[in-house]
Amino acid sequence: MKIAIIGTGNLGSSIAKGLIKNKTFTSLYLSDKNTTAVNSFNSVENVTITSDNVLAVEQSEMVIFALQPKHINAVLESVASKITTNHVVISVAAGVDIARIEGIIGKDKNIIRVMPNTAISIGKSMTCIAANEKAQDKVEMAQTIFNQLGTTMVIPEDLVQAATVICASGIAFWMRLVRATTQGAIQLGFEAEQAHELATQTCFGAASLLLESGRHPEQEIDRVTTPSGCTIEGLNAMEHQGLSSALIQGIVASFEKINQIKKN
Ligand SMILES: NC(=O)C1=CN([C@@H]2O[C@H](COP(=O)(O)OP(=O)(O)OC[C@H]3O[C@@H](n4cnc5c(N)ncnc54)[C@H](O)[C@@H]3O)[C@@H](O)[C@H]2O)C=CC1
Ligand SMILES: O=C(O)[C@@H]1CCC=N1
Repeated sequence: MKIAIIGTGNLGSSIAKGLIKNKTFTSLYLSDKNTTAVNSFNSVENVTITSDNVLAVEQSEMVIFALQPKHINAVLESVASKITTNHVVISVAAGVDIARIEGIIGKDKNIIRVMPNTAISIGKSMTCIAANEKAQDKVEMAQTIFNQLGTTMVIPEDLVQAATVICASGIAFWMRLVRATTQGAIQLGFEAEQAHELATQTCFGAASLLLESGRHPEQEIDRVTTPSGCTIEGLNAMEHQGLSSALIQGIVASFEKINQIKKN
């Protein structure tokens, strides 16, 4: 598949890294007005770095728009005449719905909203996918590509905003939890590097337990909490401080913000 990415900042360059790692393309055009983040891919076979968005569209079958919501309209307008009914247009822009994209390039185009996260650079993204009517038969193709870069879930478009918060912003939420655990470990006497490794590996172990056992988190918690032990003491102290409540409120605040972005 001939792929182009327009906008190679944090997310676009992460997608590029994942595609290159998996050799998931026959040709890859990386287009940005500032190509700094991807210049190092210049020597990779079949990869072209450019600032010419039109060329990138013309040379590809699938075009991934990884632009900020405030830039996507202008860029789509500038390449709209080059987008054919054979192209698969993918947008990862948070808060930008399919109707807005159809309004610029036309309802007769294949448009897929994809919401990955930055773990796509290491093939571990949780990626949600929703397509317009025209692109229903292209969803499997999108899934095939993004399954090589992690795990995918096809969802109705009205859940994409929620998926953005849980999966895309979610990376930052989990990082903050790991960071806080590290700070706790340092306070208990570990060197910073050791504390970081302990927190990260334990987080990895917890996620792996859930994925591999299929059990509910509370079942795993029950297996750790010795009666009158230190785990339940810690858990209850965290809950008295509102741990679960803080997380849920943060998720809802993030969701409200993304719905504001959608209106702008
Ligand atoms: N960073 C993340 O973890 C995630 C971001 N998103 C969404 O992905 C989109 C991109 O986010 P980031 O990569 O974080 O932003 P970013 O600001 O790092 O990257 C955007 C890129 O677009 C480029 N750009 C701007 N105008 C352009 C033009 N006319 N032609 C070509 N390139 C142009 C910029 O130079 C920049 O490199 C946003 O809509 C964001 O909501 C979605 C999921 C996760
Ligand atoms: O913070 C943001 O608005 C974007 C969308 C999800 C991740 N980054």
